Amino acid sequence: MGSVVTPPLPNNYEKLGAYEGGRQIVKHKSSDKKANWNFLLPSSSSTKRSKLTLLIFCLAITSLLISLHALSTDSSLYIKPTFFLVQEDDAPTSSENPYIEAPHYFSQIEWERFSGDVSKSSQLKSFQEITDDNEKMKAQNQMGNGNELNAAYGIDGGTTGADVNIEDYTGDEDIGVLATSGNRVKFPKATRRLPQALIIGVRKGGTRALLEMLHLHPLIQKAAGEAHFFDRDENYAKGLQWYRRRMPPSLKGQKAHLENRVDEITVEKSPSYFVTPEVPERVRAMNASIRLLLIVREPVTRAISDFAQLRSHSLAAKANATSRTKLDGGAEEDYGKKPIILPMCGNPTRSLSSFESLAILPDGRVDMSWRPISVSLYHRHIAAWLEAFPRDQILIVDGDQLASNPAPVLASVEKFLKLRPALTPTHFYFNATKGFYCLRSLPPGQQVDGMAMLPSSMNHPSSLPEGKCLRESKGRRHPRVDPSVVHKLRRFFAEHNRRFYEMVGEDFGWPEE
Ligand SMILES: Nc1ncnc2c1ncn2[C@@H]1O[C@H](COP(=O)(O)OS(=O)(=O)O)[C@@H](OP(=O)(O)O)[C@H]1O
Repeated sequence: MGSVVTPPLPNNYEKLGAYEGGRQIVKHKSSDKKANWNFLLPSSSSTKRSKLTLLIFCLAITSLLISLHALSTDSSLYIKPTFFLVQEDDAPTSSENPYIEAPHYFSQIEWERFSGDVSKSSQLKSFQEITDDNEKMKAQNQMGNGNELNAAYGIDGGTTGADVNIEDYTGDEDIGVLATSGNRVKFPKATRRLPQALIIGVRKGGTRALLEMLHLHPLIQKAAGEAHFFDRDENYAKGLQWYRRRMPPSLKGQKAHLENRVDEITVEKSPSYFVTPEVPERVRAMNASIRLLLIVREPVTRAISDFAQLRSHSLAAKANATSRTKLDGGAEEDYGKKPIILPMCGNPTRSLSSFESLAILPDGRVDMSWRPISVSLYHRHIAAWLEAFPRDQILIVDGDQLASNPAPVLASVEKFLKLRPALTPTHFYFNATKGFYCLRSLPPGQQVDGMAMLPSSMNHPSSLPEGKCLRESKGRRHPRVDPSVVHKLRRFFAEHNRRFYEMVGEDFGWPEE
């Protein structure tokens, strides 16, 4: 093994700092331009040295040819950045991010975007808070100037690696591995932005599945939880700044693809937006060109699903009152902030436990005021949205199709959001125990425009990365409902559904019997 020889610096460069292993950071004297001065030359004999020089030259030519080939065949890979430096006032609090406390500038890590097999705790060890005051100042200045930030501040000095600008990165190595093996990985600035797309509902339509599946797209960022900004007056009164702070950091103008500059899209979902009359105008006031996603499901099944959730929450609330146990973790939302009790619609004699007795009034009519029924009257709710927004700004997603075959549905969502196609059938697999499709986050290097590039060793599904199913509250067991009541409801909804089809110009083919 030859030892490391660092040649003298050219006159127009000065040394900024040295790293072990022959890696130096230098600065051009007359500009702010910085560079690596990275020489690894064997010192034993000049013959060896010239052979090595020749080898390096050949390698350089080969890699140049490979890069040119990659460019010409458009096979560039890219990675969605998973680290963000966030400003102090945007830094995650410990409750928002259970892994880190962030009083200062921080390389925030979106753990779930890492490719699967590296444990969260081991990643945490590799990326630390910026503690050095000068480094903090540098980050602050860069941020103030709107420059790209170097998220590698938290990564302890590269000893063997190189500077990798993540925007131009075309390798297939996991970012975490890349960074921990001594490279300084640069990330562009990320900021919290108001959503450019909303999933407005419908409750129990498959809103969570839609958001999670969409989030597998490298350019989608999702808000955690449901913000309920537009439908709850107390939140709306807090203003857009409050709402923005609930959004994840996202990248704008990122060079996500070699030719295209594409912004990340932030998506928020709160299913009660669809049925709250004030919401369409409020959304329009924020952004009149926002993209809206409404996921609908066969209305009778949706009503039964709604009932199953209310009943589950009601039982959990009762158990909570007696044993102080926690509520069913699946509660994404109930109707407003009212206490969770099964709605009885003014008639205390009606049984709390049966869907049939709540959906059908004693005189045999369908109870249109019962929330599980009234929410399924889609034409009533869509009217206000169509008044506030042009039809082509609203994509109506078929929730039943999303459940039975997600990939084509997501392809239409990508098109609607003007995203290049990235989600493929390989991202989803049917889990027979769950009875639904679950999600597989492909390692970044295996994602390419329009297709999943899996090494041949990974072609068999069992060797694909492990996936993740939605939690238990998604895909609950429904109560058995008297078939005559189901038929009655289907006949009742037929006319309402037809009105909905007419208004949106699409026929969902829901059964009328
Ligand atoms: N892949 C996958 N996994 C699990 N569940 C799936 C999936 N795709 C669609 N669905 C359906 O989503 C229904 C829950 O809808 P929401 O997420 O909109 O519910 S909520 O309003 O946010 O509570 C949920 O309703 P229930 O089956 O009645 O529980 C599911 O039918």
